[in-house]
Amino acid sequence: MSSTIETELRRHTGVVVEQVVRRFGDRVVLDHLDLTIADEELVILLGPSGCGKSTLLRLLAGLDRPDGGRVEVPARRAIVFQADRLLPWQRVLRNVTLGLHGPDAEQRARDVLAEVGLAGREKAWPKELSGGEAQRVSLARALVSEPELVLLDEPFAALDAITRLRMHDLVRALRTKHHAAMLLVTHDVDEAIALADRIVVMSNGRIGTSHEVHLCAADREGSVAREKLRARLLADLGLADQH
Ligand SMILES: Nc1ncnc2c1ncn2[C@@H]1O[C@H](COP(=O)(O)OP(=O)(O)OP(=O)(O)O)[C@@H](O)[C@H]1O
Repeated sequence: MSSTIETELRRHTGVVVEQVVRRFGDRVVLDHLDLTIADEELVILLGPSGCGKSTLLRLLAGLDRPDGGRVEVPARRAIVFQADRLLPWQRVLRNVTLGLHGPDAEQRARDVLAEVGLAGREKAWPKELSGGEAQRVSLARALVSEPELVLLDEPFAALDAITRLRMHDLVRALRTKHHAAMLLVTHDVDEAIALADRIVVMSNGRIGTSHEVHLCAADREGSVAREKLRARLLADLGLADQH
């Protein structure tokens, strides 16, 4: 097999969504939607409220089934929600080790908690954590099983702006370490530009447009290319006149 073909095959072993349909009653929420995500690619899903972003994520997580079409996902996957969903009666460490097996489970949980900046907080109760810390625990819980795909449904939407920026730095650092593909849903165009390899915009139940992001770290903060991309995304979202 030539290396080009091998590379192509590897690119498409991540996620394949083909002609997926999901209806609720008469309402067609996903209408023959296609999407592929390459291994280790970070794709941001943007779209107006109610367009079906969470519905798509739930299908990829295996929490729901399509009415038509095909969904192919890696076996090891994890999902992070907007609200942290930690078990309030379990300490931080136990929240991360839940569902893990093997003698090294606790050590792995400690290691991932250290990676998200929570070394020393293993014994804390969820109610003792700030919003940002609780989402760090959620990220640790998602990553501890070394998933090939991490699904994030508006994970930072409830956090203040500064904490959100810190979380972006954290996601960038975790990516280089964990090599998982990620699909992150957000309403926030700036969050999308800060993090994405590719930004896909949903409209009418499908992926309307797809933008590869080829900005270096400095250009993501402020550059002509960034502003052009931002304007295109706002136009895709039908928000061009408001900005
Ligand atoms: N289980 C369900 N039963 C009936 N309707 C549903 C169900 N789940 C989602 N819907 C409907 O499907 C549509 C898409 O919902 P979804 O939560 O996927 O949107 P979203 O893009 O994630 O929105 P938001 O950005 O506001 O979170 C909405 O109109 C919603 O009411």
